[in-house]
Amino acid sequence: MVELDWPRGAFHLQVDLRLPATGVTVLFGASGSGKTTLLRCLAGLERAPRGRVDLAGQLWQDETRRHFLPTWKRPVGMVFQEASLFEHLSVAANLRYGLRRVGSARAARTLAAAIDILGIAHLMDRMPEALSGGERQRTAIARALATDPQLLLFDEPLAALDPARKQDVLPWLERLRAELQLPMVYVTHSPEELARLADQVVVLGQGRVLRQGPVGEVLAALDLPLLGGDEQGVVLDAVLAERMPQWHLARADFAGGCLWLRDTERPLGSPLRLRLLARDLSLATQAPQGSSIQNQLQGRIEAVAADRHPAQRLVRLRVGQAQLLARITARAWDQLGLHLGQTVWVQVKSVALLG
Ligand SMILES: Nc1ncnc2c1ncn2[C@@H]1O[C@H](COP(=O)(O)OP(=O)(O)OP(=O)(O)O)[C@@H](O)[C@H]1O
Repeated sequence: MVELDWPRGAFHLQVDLRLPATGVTVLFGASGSGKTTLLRCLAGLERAPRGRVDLAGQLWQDETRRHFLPTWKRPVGMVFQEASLFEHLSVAANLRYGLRRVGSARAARTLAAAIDILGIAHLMDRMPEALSGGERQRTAIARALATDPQLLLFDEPLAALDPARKQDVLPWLERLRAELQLPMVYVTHSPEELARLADQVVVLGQGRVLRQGPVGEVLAALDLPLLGGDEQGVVLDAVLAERMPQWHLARADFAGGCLWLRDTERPLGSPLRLRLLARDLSLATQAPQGSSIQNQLQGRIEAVAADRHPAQRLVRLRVGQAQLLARITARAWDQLGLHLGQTVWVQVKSVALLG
């Protein structure tokens, strides 16, 4: 639980949040919206004059009782934009340094798992100057985990990397999310990192929480579009359920049905994250016949909104428990006589597998 009220000059941080105890919570918002300040308050690096922070019953801050646990006493790991490694120590020694701070057998196990998940075992003897930007960041994440934290905080960990290095590091972060049962709070303004890593999203604007919820729901909101233009769309968590080897296709089951996508040879049962862009979905009032599009779902029109261009509409559909977005022309909406509550066929032209 996080309640903070901090008028700080022209900026006023005012949040009241219940963060989930598992998964990745992405703090998203424009520059200056207060993401870093909130993260630093969680870490104990900043002290809001009115605030209460507790993690699963452990009270870290309660200003009504003048209680404030300093950073070094909070079981948090932090990863910043620049990996601040000790330059005179090898990777192994940097990691041992984190471990020495706590010295428990569990911390050693967490570190061993982190080295494996982050794929840095072969770098142990290297000095930081001999690491690429991505390798440095992976080492910094492992070092944060060596303190056996109960919460891992990331402040734009990929922002200082060039696009190619970012793509190198993202899969390791996805592995971390999938394999570590540790809550993480992740600050970014990158739509791609949001789509690939978030379980929950907290959208901040001018120090306040504008929206909070599961990533699928927040991305499907029409009144607060987070990803505009061609990036607008939703993500779905799915499971690889079947493959058709002769067609190199795999079936992903999600909470509203199934979608076929190109097979990437992952084992059956693997969790998948899919991205469906609004521009790749079209609607029909009858079951499409003779269409080359493989993925056709039935859904109900839940909401409609103006899009950036007056020729277009954004339509939100409910398919089982999932929500999808389709971008269609205003003319098509009119000609097909579409209306709220109507059941339609949704044709999905393309499904992207993230990660
Ligand atoms: N030490 C400080 N004293 C006073 N105001 C500050 C201080 N540090 C930050 N601020 C202000 O607090 C506001 C929120 O800053 P913060 O860095 O938390 O935003 P952010 O969402 O993380 O931005 P960005 O995405 O650009 O990093 C800004 O208006 C900033 O100018």
